[in-house]
Amino acid sequence: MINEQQVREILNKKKDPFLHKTFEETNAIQEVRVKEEKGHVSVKIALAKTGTSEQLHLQSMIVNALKEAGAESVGLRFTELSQEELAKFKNEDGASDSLLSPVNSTTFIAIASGKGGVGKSTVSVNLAVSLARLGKKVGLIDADIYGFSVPDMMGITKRPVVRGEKIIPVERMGVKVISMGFFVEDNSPVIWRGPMLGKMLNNFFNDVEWGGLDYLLLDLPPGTGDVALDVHTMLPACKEIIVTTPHPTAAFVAARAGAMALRTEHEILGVIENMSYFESKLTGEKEYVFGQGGGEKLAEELQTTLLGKLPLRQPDWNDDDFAPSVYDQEHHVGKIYMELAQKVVDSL
Ligand SMILES: Nc1ncnc2c1ncn2[C@@H]1O[C@H](COP(=O)(O)OP(=O)(O)OP(=O)(O)O)[C@@H](O)[C@H]1O
Repeated sequence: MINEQQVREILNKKKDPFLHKTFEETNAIQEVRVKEEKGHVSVKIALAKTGTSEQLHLQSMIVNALKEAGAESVGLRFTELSQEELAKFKNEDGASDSLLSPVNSTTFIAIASGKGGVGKSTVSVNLAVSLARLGKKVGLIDADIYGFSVPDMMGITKRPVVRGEKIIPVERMGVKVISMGFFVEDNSPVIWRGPMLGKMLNNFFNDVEWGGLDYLLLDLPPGTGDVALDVHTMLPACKEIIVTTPHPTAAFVAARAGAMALRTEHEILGVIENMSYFESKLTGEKEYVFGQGGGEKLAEELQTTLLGKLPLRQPDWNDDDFAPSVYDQEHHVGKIYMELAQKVVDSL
């Protein structure tokens, strides 16, 4: 049977999803009671915010961890840290106005993939635009720092302006966008290396005037490299969507990105299968060009849902308002994106 000290050791390592600090640092554990004869553990924990989906997620993680360590049953109560306690942390990291501030209610969604070229950026852009079409306040960070493509995909020609100490993101199709592409001239290669990438990301969170956002989407670089890890560290409460094609190799590699999300306790909202099939405009017949089943298999493996399947089809291009990768709301694929966006909203 588990004892009080073991309970505290387990809890101390867990993190407040909004303060990004351990319970030990935030002094979150307000009460621990262990009834050894019944194997019952009851704890009271103070968080920066309660009543959130992050709290629910944390709740099941704590219950599982305590049961694994020997508790028969677990009673969990949550309360909120006082304003004075919260103020301490805000002052400490100077991030009170930033997206990383504990009082911020933005939902972060990272779009990840294992392999490059599966359509992760296309999905990020269209999901962001579709959420905006649903009336949500949406931001998009093109965190694919070396392989940025969002500005071109959305046909963005403007550049952000600096007001005081803040960068004002470019707004396009109802989405506030920031990309490394805005800060390099003439498509020249990016000079930031290793640890600078994390710094750059941090600037995107702290120095950009996002205003109130409902959702901030992050188009991650493919694979499980530095930036993906930085996002995991900076945004422990981040949700993830994994993009794959139906091809077994793509799905197999995507599983690694998913496994990383699970290990860092990011909640996976689901899998999107892109380039699922080609549908003939003449006969309506579907051809499964890259095979079948990759999305289902990946979702099963990651114990999540397959949010949807997108066919192979380019958007209709409009020369007057050129955004080569954005589907119109009435386009066949645009409608699928609207359904996906609604599913994302509902799942949160
Ligand atoms: N459903 C689709 N139908 C047709 N073309 C698509 C589809 N999805 C993506 N594409 C095209 O595939 C190419 C790769 O897409 P995209 O850049 O979104 O992939 P990515 O996974 O973000 O790539 P990278 O990892 O290299 O950044 C682009 O030219 C894009 O227009």
